[in-house]
Amino acid sequence: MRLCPQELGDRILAAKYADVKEEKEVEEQPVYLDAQECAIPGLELHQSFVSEEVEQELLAEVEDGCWETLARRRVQHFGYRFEYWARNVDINKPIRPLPPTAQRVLQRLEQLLGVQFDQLTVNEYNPGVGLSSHIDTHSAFTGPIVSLSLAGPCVMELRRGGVHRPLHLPPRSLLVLAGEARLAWHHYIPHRRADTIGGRRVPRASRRVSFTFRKVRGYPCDCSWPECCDSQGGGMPPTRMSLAVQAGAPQPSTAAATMPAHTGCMGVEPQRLQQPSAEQHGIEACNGESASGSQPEAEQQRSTAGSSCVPRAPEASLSALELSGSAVDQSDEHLERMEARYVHNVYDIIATHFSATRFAIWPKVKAFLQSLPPGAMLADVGCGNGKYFGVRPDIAVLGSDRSPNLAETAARRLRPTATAAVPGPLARCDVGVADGLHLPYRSGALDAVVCIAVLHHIASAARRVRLLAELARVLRPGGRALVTVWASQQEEPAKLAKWEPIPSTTGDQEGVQRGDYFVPWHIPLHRVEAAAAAARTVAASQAYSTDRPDLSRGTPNGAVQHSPTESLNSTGECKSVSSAGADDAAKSATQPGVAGVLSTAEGAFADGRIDRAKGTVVFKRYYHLFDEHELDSLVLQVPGVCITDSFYDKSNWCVVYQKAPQTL
Ligand SMILES: O=C(O)CCC(=O)C(=O)O
Ligand SMILES: [Fe+2]
Ligand SMILES: [Zn+2]
Repeated sequence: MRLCPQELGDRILAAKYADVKEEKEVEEQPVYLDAQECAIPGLELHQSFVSEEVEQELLAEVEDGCWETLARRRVQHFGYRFEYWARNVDINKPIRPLPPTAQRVLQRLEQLLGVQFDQLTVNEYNPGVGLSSHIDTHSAFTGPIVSLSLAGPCVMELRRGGVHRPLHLPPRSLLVLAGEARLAWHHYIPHRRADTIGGRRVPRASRRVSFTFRKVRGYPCDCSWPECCDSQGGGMPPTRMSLAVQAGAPQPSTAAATMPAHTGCMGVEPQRLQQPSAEQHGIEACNGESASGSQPEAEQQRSTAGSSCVPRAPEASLSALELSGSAVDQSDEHLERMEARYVHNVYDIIATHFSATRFAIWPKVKAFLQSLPPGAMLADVGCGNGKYFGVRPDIAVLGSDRSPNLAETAARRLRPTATAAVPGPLARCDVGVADGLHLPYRSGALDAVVCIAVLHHIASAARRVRLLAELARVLRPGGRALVTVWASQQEEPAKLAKWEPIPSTTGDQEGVQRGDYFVPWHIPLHRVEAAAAAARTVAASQAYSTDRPDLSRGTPNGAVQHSPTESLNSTGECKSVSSAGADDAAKSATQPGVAGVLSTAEGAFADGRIDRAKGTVVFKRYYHLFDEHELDSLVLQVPGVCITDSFYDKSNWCVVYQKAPQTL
């Protein structure tokens, strides 16, 4: 189904009205003052958990920290960063430790709950600002989640299957969500300026600051609520839920949020795609999602008042940015992490299996290669397994890939084998590991570049333009580049329906899908590297097994002992998993409750999910699907090039552009 921007907007509006109605109904619910009255297993409220003195210390400790500004509220993370677009943390990337007073609170929490929390999110809500209804991603955190309310009060609703239980959270109280309350009930803070408590209208006079303590998990969840559990195929898609939205205009419905966006608006001026620099905003480096571009003026000032760190794109350009692609108002560091986790890491793990499925020589690429003169110098950027290296034995090819394991699969083609000990036609090839945004080649050195199915893994429009510009940099004047990307117009729409849309997390477009997807890659469990990957996934639990008796109980017989970093060697093959060991590992991966085999969580890769129905380990890959003209519009933003061909072929948009011949 192809929708024009107007139709898309109408659907979102319709969804918003539905939500407003729902909010009014909800407002009439009586507010509970006592958690026990809510009668939700696992829900506790501890009044006056900290003294006023500690409250002030905690607030002072974070006041001048580096806040990130979300759509309507500010946040800070400690221990591990919570990535809103993924609704998850990266357990391999610990960040700054918790501040000292918060560390003291940790000790009290350990006494109370027997849990060593290691992640803290500080949320600041101004009056009128709330929190979208959500369940914290199961695979992200283990055990209970606790939230300490400071400064102002709020009402938090616990919601499950149409049942709403609003609970008053006074300042200095500690909310504990454990068991069913944590795993099966949504929590939600209505976007209101006043709450009706005990029949009395109580204005939210001041901001509320919450300290939410969680313990990161790093292995799949196997709880009893599969419908709410992302590890078991349930739960909400990433980014759907947690960001605050405008008061009275909550986020669009799932239907709207998962609709493909065909904006048809690609005439974005080049300078608009530049990230506003920190200097322009007078701020220190700070990753943040830009505030909504469409908040009423007064609202905006309120929601960002006192903010020490407010990255914001200029209003006019924000909408252009939003329309131009995805995630463009997020800093590069954030985008790089996303690419690292959902592209580079995944391809490193799936390299051998992926490579085995990539052999078809695509006629359009072949035709481009055949158009090159003998002796031409070609860069194959994102060469994967190097399947195009042999097409023209009479040209020189510089292959590169960002994934070392994929680059290794290409390098293997170049090594003399037992049957062909003499270097053959591929002797003119060279392979290395390189980032397409920083190619290790001299400017103007090459006659041609191919960049096949790579650009759609780059996580923002601005970065995509940078990649295209980098390809142009290495071309000689008159040299040509062929770039292909996946199209949102897939020839098999059924495929697209199986991919997981990633809605926007920013601004007034929040929840709207703009061509970003997680596309699964399944590795059959019987494959050696699947076993290794599964072992890594499951076995990350080992290091966290103190609160997972069910996982640590069943030590697998004859399990392979190796560290996660050893589980895949640089060739993408399983180094320390012998085939017998691999069987064990595969078996352990398919047996719920059986521990994996690693001794440390270092390097553990938690993103692989076991799909028992398919008998696979499934990994998510980030893709941006391109609309018609979108690729061309990006190329047009690269100075000094012109488009010589542009076409659609087999679910891909393709462009050939040429570096302007030298003028004297
Ligand atoms: O502000 C709170 O108390 C809850 C915050 C929360 O639920 C979250 O960050 O996931
Ligand atoms: Fe939450
Ligand atoms: Zn779960």
